[in-house]
Amino acid sequence: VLEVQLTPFNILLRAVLSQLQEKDQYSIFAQPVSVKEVPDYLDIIKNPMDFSTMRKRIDAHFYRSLEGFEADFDLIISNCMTYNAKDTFFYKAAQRMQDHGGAILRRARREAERIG
Ligand SMILES: CC(=O)c1c[nH]c2ccccc12
Repeated sequence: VLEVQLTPFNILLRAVLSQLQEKDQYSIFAQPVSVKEVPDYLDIIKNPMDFSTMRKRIDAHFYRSLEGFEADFDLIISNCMTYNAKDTFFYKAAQRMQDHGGAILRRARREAERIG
């Protein structure tokens, strides 16, 4: 059985990830972009990232700080804005996610400071 230690930090990261995913109403960022559907994606995007990968990293205790978690979130946004043109549905969804995420992560940083 996957023994996932529920440290306060991991509980915080899981809560923040769920708050971010609530803002992804069409689940655009929920799974890796399919290279079957998008054959040239990995030619353009060298470091793919998505919320399911971030959840696996939380369970693997990969994140030692909120900065590492935020870096992967920023990667989701920047990849989307790199691959998709400005006037696309996906690009606009990334902009909205960036705005919503900013507020959620600012609150999380204060919480992380509080739990030390
Ligand atoms: C997040 C992202 O860029 C995408 C998510 N699903 C897609 C399908 C085709 C092209 C790009 C995407």
